[in-house]
Parts: sequence; structure tokens; C-alpha cells
Amino acid sequence: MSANATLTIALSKGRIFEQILPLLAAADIYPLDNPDTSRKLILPTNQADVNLLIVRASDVPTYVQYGAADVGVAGKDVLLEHGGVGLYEPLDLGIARCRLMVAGQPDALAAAHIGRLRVATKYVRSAERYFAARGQQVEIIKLYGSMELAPLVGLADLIVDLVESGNTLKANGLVPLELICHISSRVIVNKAAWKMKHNRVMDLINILRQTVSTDSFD
Ligand SMILES: Nc1ncnc2c1ncn2[C@@H]1O[C@H](COP(=O)(O)OP(=O)(O)OP(=O)(O)O)[C@@H](O)[C@H]1O
Ligand SMILES: O=P(O)(O)OC[C@H]1O[C@H](OP(=O)(O)OP(=O)(O)O)[C@H](O)[C@@H]1O
Repeated sequence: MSANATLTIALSKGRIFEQILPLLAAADIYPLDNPDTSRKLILPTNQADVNLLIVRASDVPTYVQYGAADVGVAGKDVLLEHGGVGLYEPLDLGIARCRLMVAGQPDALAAAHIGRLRVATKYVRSAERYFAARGQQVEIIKLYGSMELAPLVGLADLIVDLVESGNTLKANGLVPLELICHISSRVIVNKAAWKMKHNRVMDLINILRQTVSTDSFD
């Protein structure tokens, strides 16, 4: 847990940072630096006792689990991979919405009976769980990005990746095949901070909750 006087919030830059800004503004929190132009990784805010940590999206739960940040915002995809140890997940912000899907070339599933399928993905745990639940034996190949390339060069038959507009799949001649789950970003809280900084954390969560529920009626 970060020092008692401060509230430290871990975020990733890019879409989560952009989409959380108006929600933080509703809680009267304004970063004093822009992570796109600043090299700073600890961003001060207009509130002297609130800091933002800028970390990789997939590292947000780790910072919160170990108490380096009290609170974080992370995609459900990332939380499913992390497993949620040491964290509470009290609020779905409904931002950075997309779907975790199985995708491949249009005929990929027709080849399924021929042998054990190879599946390339960054989302190893979710993919393993999905195929195991269907009783399908697959070989999972861990990648860190550009999953769409794998079926094009014979590295894998299928991919498990995030899909929003479908444009990335389409640009690479791939199609969405099966939905694994819907994804959105969640507020996560370190378990010790939940107890020790309960009022501060709850004040923030209550404002965020109110703001996202109001937004959804716009
Ligand atoms: N195309 C998309 N549309 C909407 N939401 C998305 C999309 N891609 C990812 N997301 C969501 O936004 C989160 C952050 O995505 P972002 O692209 O910033 O990080 P990343 O590149 O996936 O992670 P890392 O930097 O750790 O590899 C993801 O975890 C997911 O929940
Ligand atoms: O269906 P679409 O609207 O095309 O979005 C899907 C793409 O978005 C994500 O990548 P992102 O844009 O985050 O790039 P990154 O993986 O390099 O971060 C995801 O990994 C897909 O490649």
C-alpha cells in the first residue's frame, strides 16, 4: 500500500487513460502532465495527495496486488490473465469495451477435425479455459502482440484476441469465429488499501459509479 497520506492510481496510457480522464474529472482529479508527451511515470495531479502511475496495461494488476498502487484501472482481459490475487474488483467502468474472440481464416474451423489445433494468443489462461471447457485439445502458442499475423504465416490455425470494430481482422483476411466474453475496464483495489484507506477509496468509487451510471443514460 502506498504511503497513508496519498492515493496512488495505476493506469495505462492510450485508450484507458483517454477514457478515464472525464471520469477522474468528475472526481475533481486532473493530471498535471500528459503521458503522451511527458516521460514521467509518476504523474502528479491537481490534488497534492493523489498520484497517477503510468504502467503497461498488463502490469496494472501487479502494481495493485503488491500495493505499489492503491487503486488501478484494468481491462477484464488483463484481470482474467492475472487471476485477481490480492485485489478487489468493485466497479465496471464500461470503458474500453471490446470482445475476446477466437478468430482465424474463414475455413479454420472446418480443419478442426484433422488434428490438434494451434492457437496463438497473448491470453493464454483465457484460451486454455475456453477450449478446455469445450473439451477441445489445442496447443497454445504464447505471443505478445500482432496475433493476426500467426494464421497468415502458418504459425497457428486460430488466434484468441480482442476485437472491437473487426477492422484489424478484416485487414488481414481473418474473421471472428467464436465469442469468448465481453470485455470492459474495471476499477481494482489493493486489499490492504481497501481496509486502511477505505473512506478515500470508497469516495472515489462512489463518484465513479455515479458518473458511469449517469453516462449510460445519456
Ligand atoms: N481495440 C480495442 N477496443 C477497445 N478496447 C480495447 C481494444 N484493445 C484493447 N482494449 C482494452 O483496453 C485495454 C488496454 O489496451 P492497450 O492497447 O492500451 O494495452 P495493450 O497493448 O493491450 O497492453 P500491453 O501494453 O500491456 O501489452 C486492454 O486490456 C483491453 O481491455
Ligand atoms: O477490432 P479492432 O477495432 O480492429 O481492434 C482490435 C485490435 O485492437 C487491439 O490492438 P491495439 O489497437 O490495442 O494495438 P496493440 O495490440 O498494439 O496495443 C487488439 O489486439 C486488436 O489487434
